[in-house]
Amino acid sequence: MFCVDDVSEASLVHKEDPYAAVILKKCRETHCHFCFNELPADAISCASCSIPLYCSDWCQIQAGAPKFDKSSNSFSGLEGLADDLKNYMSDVVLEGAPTLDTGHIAEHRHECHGFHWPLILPSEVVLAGRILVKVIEQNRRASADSNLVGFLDLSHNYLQLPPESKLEMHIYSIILLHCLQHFYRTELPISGIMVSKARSFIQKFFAFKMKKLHAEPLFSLQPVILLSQIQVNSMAVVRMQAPEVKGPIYEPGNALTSNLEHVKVGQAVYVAGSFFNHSCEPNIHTYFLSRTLHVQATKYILAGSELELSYGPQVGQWDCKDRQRLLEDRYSFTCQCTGCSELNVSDLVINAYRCTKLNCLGVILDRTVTTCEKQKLKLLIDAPTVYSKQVEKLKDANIAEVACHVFESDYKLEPQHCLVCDSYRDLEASCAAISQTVSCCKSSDTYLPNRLQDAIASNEVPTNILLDAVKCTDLLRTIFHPYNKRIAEVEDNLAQAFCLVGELQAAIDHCKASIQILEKLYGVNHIAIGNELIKLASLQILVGDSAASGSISRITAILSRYYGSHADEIYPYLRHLKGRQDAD
Ligand SMILES: C[S@@+](CC[C@H](N)C(=O)[O-])C[C@H]1O[C@@H](n2cnc3c(N)ncnc32)[C@H](O)[C@@H]1O
Repeated sequence: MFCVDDVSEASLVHKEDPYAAVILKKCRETHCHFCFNELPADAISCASCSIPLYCSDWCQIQAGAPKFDKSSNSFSGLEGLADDLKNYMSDVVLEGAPTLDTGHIAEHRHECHGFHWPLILPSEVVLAGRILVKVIEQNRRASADSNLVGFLDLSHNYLQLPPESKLEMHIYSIILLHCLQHFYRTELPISGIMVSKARSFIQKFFAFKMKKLHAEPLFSLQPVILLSQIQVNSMAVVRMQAPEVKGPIYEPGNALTSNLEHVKVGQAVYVAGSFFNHSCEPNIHTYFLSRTLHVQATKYILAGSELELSYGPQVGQWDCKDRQRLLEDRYSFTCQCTGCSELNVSDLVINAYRCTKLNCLGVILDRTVTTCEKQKLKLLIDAPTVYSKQVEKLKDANIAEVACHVFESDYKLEPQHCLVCDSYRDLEASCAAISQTVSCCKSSDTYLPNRLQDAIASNEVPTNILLDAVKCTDLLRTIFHPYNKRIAEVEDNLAQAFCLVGELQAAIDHCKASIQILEKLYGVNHIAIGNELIKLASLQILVGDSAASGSISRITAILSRYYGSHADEIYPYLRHLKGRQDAD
């Protein structure tokens, strides 16, 4: 996906409803099966089979579980709605109605009166069923002279999949076809040939003990390809889960210091959304309102540039090798984004060790990180013009501060040696010291960071655990590089712990220490920084620190870059913070 014109930062570049979507198993009792919003106390179920739950009549009807009385040709329970909406619903529900060509095909109808599909089958299989049904229904309604709708033209990773996954997909395809027989026997016949091919695939699978099936040709079973298309292209529909704000945030006990979490509620396929490639340094960001995908530019993007979102991992979150492993395992591709092919400060420092020389900020890397970063250097050296541009960029980015050797003429990048002054660090001894440090404790055998987290979760932090954690952090600082992510994590935990014991100034200091590291890893305007600033602003409000106002302004700017005008809706905290800022 490339942009035709320049795109300004914080603008909405794409909005789309799913081609098909399904609620996740764990949310079946708590979220609407159509829009994925939380269910109200008076949730309604399908009037026919009582299985799916909906938040409103509208969602019930959209999903294909209408309260519709054919004898009277009318809806019941929709008295409050405008006539045009009722008419629209009739059109959607009545077979052959003209508005059906809007693309809306009820997704529950073929599942109704059967088993509880989203409970029993994996989400991808339910999605595959809904997509197959949609294509079939669209073709049933297409007039004789119009073109029939084809299956989705999306990329897939079937050939790269391990034999175990292929086998699973074949088995699920057969199950799915059987499940759909009741409604679509003609369009989805299960022929003898198909079954015998499936059987032979399974026999070969066991005969070769899973070794030789990589080259196995595909047999013509559309659902198998569809399942691998879903694996590569479907998106998790997520909701921000923020701990409840119990009272005024400027009262002790209501500080917003816990982490915000993204909770997956559904899985969906967006046809246009599927054409965005991944980057570990994305320039667009996705969020969901109900089940509608929103794509927002987080940077100024020049005409002709690619719009890239993150499929999960990002620079600042994990180092390059961990990001690449996840993308390879989950999506079967080797990432070629700028984050994975060009040197960046974050990947050098995120897991780095401290130089043994006093006041040297140089990084010391282990062998695995060194290998990955050398790969990037090789790519650059093979392209000299790119390399010289990169060197300039790296100097601008102050990479010299932590690793000036990487762009010296001999491209020196040695594990266990400082990339600024070449001092040596014995990493085996360092790792042993870290293990000893984090497990050291007088009263318990439990790993110290886990004990601190457990204490925070139970809202009670004993003094001995807090003191141990402070000592542990000081020791870690002597071993890890000052920008290492683990330091940021322990500082963040300490901020939460000090807040719980009422030592708010100490909490602020640790919160700031964590943010300073995260800014090095993600960049100052990343959403991860916005989330941390919420904690800081909340603490600053509690102690009456006037710096809170500046923090809230930064939060507002970052959140509007990522969520535009929907920031207030997605972040309920923001209203409380802005309200407090206005009051000051
Ligand atoms: C959701 S699709 C994206 C659209 C796809 N490029 C297309 O033309 O249909 C995901 C697939 O695109 C490719 N892809 C996306 N991002 C990539 C990246 N950063 N590096 C390499 N391949 C990528 C991979 O083949 C991946 O399986």
